[in-house]
Amino acid sequence: MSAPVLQLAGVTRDHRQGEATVQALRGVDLTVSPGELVAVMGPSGSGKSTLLHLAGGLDTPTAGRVVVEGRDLAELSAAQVAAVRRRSVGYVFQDLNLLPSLSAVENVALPLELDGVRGGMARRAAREALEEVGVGALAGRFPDEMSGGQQQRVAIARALVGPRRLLLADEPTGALDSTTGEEVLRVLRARCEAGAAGVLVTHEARHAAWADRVVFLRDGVVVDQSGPAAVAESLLPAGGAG
Ligand SMILES: Nc1ncnc2c1ncn2[C@@H]1O[C@H](COP(=O)(O)OP(=O)(O)OP(=O)(O)O)[C@@H](O)[C@H]1O
Repeated sequence: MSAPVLQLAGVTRDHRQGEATVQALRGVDLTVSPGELVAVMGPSGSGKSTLLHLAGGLDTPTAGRVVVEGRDLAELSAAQVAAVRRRSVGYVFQDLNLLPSLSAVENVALPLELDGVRGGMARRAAREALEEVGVGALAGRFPDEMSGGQQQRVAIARALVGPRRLLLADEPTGALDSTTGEEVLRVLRARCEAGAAGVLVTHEARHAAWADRVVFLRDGVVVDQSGPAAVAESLLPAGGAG
C-alpha cells in the first residue's frame, strides 16, 4: 500500500478565548492515502476548519503530530513548512482572495512563479488548470470582470495548479450553482483518482457522497467514520452523485 499523504496523530488544538480555553480538536487521528477523498462533516464549531488549517500547515497543534508526505511539520523550519504549503498542498478557502490587479491566468500562475517556475511554463500550467475547471476562456479577465462563481472556479484552479498531492477544500462549492459545484467536486475527485489525497469539509450530504469516507466531528472529537458502502447508504439521495 502507498505511504499516506496526510497523517494526523493524536492532534489536539487549544484556543484561548479570554480566560477560557476552547479545545477545537481533541486527540484526532486521521490518515489519508493517495487516491482517497475524505469528507469531514460536523456541526458548526466542531473543529472542521481547525483540522484543515492544521493539515495545511497554516496552524500548529497544541499536541500530536501532523505529517505531510512523510514529513512531520513540527520538525521543519518555517521556510520548509512554507515550501510544503506551496508545493504539496492545494488549499481551497471559503474566502476567494484573488488578487484584483492580476488576470485569472496570472492569479493561477502566481503560486508556481513564487516557487521558481519560469513564467511561460507557469502560465501554461495555469491555463490547463483553468481549462480543468471550465473557465479556460476567461484567462485574460480580471476578478472584477467575472461573476462570483467564475471567481471561485479561478480560485479552485489556483489551488489545484501544478502537481499537488494534498488537496484541502473548505466548502469549495459555496458561491457556485449546483451544476458548477458538482463539476468542481468532479475535478477534485479526478485529481484524487490520479493519485492526490483530498480532504473536503462540507455541510452537505450530497457533496460528502463524492468521498470514499466520511469523518464526523463533534466538539473536536471524531465520533464516527463511514466507509464507502455506509456513505452510499446513508448519504446518497435517490439517483446518486455519479
Ligand atoms: N483563532 C481562534 N481563537 C479562538 N477560538 C477559536 C479560533 N479558531 C477556532 N476557534 C474555536 O474552536 C472551535 C472550532 O472552530 P472551527 O472553526 O474549527 O469549527 P468549524 O467546525 O469549522 O465551524 P464552522 O462549520 O462554523 O465553520 C470553535 O469553538 C471556535 O470558536
